[in-house]
Amino acid sequence: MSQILKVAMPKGRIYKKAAQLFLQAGIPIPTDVDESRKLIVELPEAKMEFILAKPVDVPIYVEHGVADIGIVGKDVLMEENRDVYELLDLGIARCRMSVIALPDWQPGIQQRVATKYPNVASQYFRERGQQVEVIKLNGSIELAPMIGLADRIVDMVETGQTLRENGLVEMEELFGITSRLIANRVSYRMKSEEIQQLCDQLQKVIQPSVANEIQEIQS
Ligand SMILES: Nc1ncnc2c1ncn2[C@@H]1O[C@H](COP(=O)(O)OP(=O)(O)OP(=O)(O)O)[C@@H](O)[C@H]1O
Ligand SMILES: O=P(O)(O)OC[C@H]1O[C@H](OP(=O)(O)OP(=O)(O)O)[C@H](O)[C@@H]1O
Repeated sequence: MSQILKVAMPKGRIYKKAAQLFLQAGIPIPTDVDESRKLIVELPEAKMEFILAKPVDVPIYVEHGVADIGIVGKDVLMEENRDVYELLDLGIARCRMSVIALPDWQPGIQQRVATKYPNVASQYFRERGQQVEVIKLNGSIELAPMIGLADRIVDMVETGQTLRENGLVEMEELFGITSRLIANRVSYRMKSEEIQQLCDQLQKVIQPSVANEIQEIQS
């Protein structure tokens, strides 16, 4: 008999796109959870339970095994470096992580970089031998160079609208971002049938342009 799969779903901008993918895969998850305050959605007929979490917390629930699988942006995975398996590139919520500055930015001696991603940013500048002070912010990162808090920022770019409207320029792309399906290491073995079945269902509806199966899982 198949077991219940617990899925950590990110609230916010990924939710609707992810729910759409599940729907296309034949899993009748509601798409309008934003309108409710319910945090756990049970789907007994699909043998699934959805935990609605803050996006940055999804890998924490999965690492601790209170969720078997989860959906999370590659940006969060890179920053948090949690002990989870990355199973599929879902190809949704596509954007990129970039270094951004005012157009007249010049390399100086004491450089400050503001970001929501201090680990990603520190590693990037360390690898390039650039000494910078990293300042962690939690949102509206583009404000930092505009008001003199930082010289540059490391942040996400999707359409480029935020940069254009605030007179900033993208200097270098660090990596591309899409949402990923992740799994708890123990669940991956104990619920292998259920997880494999879900992966198969999702793979059928993922845009074919996405190089999907991630081949990093070691036995
Ligand atoms: N502009 C964007 N375009 C596409 N995807 C984005 C964009 N910004 C973020 N994302 C992706 O969506 C994920 C969740 O972003 P979202 O803004 O919903 O959560 P958040 O940053 O934790 O916000 P909040 O703190 O308001 O909950 C990010 O981790 C990233 O993978
Ligand atoms: O290229 P664009 O399409 O303009 O998208 C990029 C913006 O989207 C994200 O911000 P978010 O909407 O999450 O708001 P935040 O400032 O609260 O992080 C990101 O941090 C950029 O500011």
